Amino acid sequence: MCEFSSLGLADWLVKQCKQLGINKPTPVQEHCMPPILEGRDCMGCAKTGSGKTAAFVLPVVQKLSEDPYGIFCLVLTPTRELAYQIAEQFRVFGKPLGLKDCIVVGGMDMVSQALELSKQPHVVVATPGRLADHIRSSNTFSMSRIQFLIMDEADRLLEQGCTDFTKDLETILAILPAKRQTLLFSATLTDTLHDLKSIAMNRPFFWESKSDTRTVEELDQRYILTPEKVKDAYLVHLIQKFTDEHDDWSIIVFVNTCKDCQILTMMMREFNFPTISLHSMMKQKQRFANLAMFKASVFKLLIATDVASRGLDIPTVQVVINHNTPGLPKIYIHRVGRTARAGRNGVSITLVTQYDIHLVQSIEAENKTKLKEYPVVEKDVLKILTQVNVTRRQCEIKLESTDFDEKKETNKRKQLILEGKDPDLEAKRKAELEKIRSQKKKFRQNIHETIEKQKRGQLKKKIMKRKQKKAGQMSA
Ligand SMILES: Nc1ncnc2c1ncn2[C@@H]1O[C@H](COP(=O)(O)OP(=O)(O)OP(=O)(O)O)[C@@H](O)[C@H]1O
Repeated sequence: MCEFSSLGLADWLVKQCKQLGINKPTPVQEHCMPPILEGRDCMGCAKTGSGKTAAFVLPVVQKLSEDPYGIFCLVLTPTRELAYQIAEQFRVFGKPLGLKDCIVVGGMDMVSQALELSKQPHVVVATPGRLADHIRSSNTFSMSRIQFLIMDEADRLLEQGCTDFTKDLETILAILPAKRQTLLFSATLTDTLHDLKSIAMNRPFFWESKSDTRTVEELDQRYILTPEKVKDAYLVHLIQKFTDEHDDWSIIVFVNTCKDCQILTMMMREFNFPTISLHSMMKQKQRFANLAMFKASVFKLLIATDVASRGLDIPTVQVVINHNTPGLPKIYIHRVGRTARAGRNGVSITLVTQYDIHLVQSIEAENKTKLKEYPVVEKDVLKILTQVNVTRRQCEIKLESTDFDEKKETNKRKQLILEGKDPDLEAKRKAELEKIRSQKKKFRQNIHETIEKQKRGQLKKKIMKRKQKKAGQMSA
C-alpha cells in the first residue's frame, strides 16, 4: 500500500490526515486522487465505507489552498443528512485554511441560506432541489467560477427514482462554467455510467474497485424466511437477542414507508428498546437531532426509511436489519453498507417472505454473494407472537388518532404541485397502477397455488401407486 505523500498530497494535508487517524490511503483514494490533482474529471466506484469522501475532499482542499477564492467547489448529494456529513469532512480537512462552507438543503431556513451564499463560501454542499430554488429565486451569488462540481451518490442523483432530480440538475448545470473538473462517486455507478459520462467530459478517469462481489467481505449477510404476519415478532426477538448478548450495540432497521417507520418506532419503544426514527415526513430539525442522538449512542436502535440508506457513516452500527426485502439489489447494497465500514465487521439480516424470494435471488445474482440463513429458535419467536401483534395493532390505532395520514397526503399534494403535476390526475393514475399491481400479485399467487396443488397431486398419485404396488405384492 502506498503513502498519501506519494500521491501528490501536500505535507500539511498528510499531517492533517494523520491527526484524524487516516494513515494510509484506501484503494479508491490511491487511484482517484492523482488524476484529480492532475486536473482530470474522475468517476470513482468503490464499495460502501471505502473512503470515497476523502478521495474527493482531500484533492479539492489541496487545490483550494493553492488558489483560494469562493465559490470554489459545489458538492451535490441526494440527502440532507449526507450534505451535513460531507460539509463536516471539508471543515475538518480544511481547518488550517480557514475553509468556509455553506450547506444548502431543503427543510431549513431559505433566507439565512441565501445570506450565507452571498458571502461567497469556498465550498457549497447542497441537495439539488433547494439549490435550484435559490438559483431560480435570487441573484445574490454566482457559481460561474467554480473549479469543481462533485456529485456524491451520483447514480442516485441521475436516476429517475421517487425523487427525480433531473429538472433541478438542469437548472444547476446551466449556471456552472463548462471549464471545471467534475467528480462523480458512488458504490453503484455502473448502471448509470452512460448518463454520467455526458456530465464528466474532461478526459474522465474511471476507476472501479476490482472485486468478485459488490458488498464488503467483512459483512456477514443473512436472511430469515418468515410469513408476513410473523415479521415483527422476528424483529423484536432479534433486537432482544442483540441487547442480551452485547453491551455495546447499535442497530439500524430499514423499512419501506414513513408510516411503517413510525409504527415500528412506537412498537419498539413499547418493548423498551431505546429507539429513534428517521424518515422524510419528520421536520428537518428533528431529523438532524435524531441522527445526532443515534450517532452519540443515546439511542441504540434507529428505524429508518431509505432516506438513511446512502452514505451515512456511523462506525458503531454493527447490525442492519431489512424489515422488508429491498426491491432492487442497488438499494440492498447501500442499506447493508451502513455496517461493516472501513474494515470493521458487521451483520445484515433481511426478513424475507415467500413473495420476496425472487428479490433475494436477484440480489444474490447481482451482488454475486449468497445470503446465509440466520439461525433462530422458532418456538422463542412464537412465544412472543401474540404480544407483538397486539402491540402493533395498538400502535396503529394510536397513530390513526393523530393526523399522520392527513399530513402525508398534504405533503404529497404540495410536492406534486411543485413538480407541476395535477394531484388529482396523479391520484387516478396511481390507483390504476395499484389495480394492475394487485391483479399481477393475485395472478402470481394463483400460479403459485396451482403449482403447489399440482405438486401435492403428484405426491398423492405417487403414494397411491406405491400402496397399490405393495397391495399387489402382498396378494401375490
Ligand atoms: N485512508 C483511510 N484510512 C482509514 N479510514 C479511512 C480512510 N479514509 C476514510 N476513512 C474512514 O472510513 C469511513 C468511511 O468513509 P466514507 O464515508 O468516505 O465511505 P464511502 O466510501 O463514501 O461509503 P458510502 O458508499 O457508504 O458513502 C469514514 O469513517 C472515514 O473517516
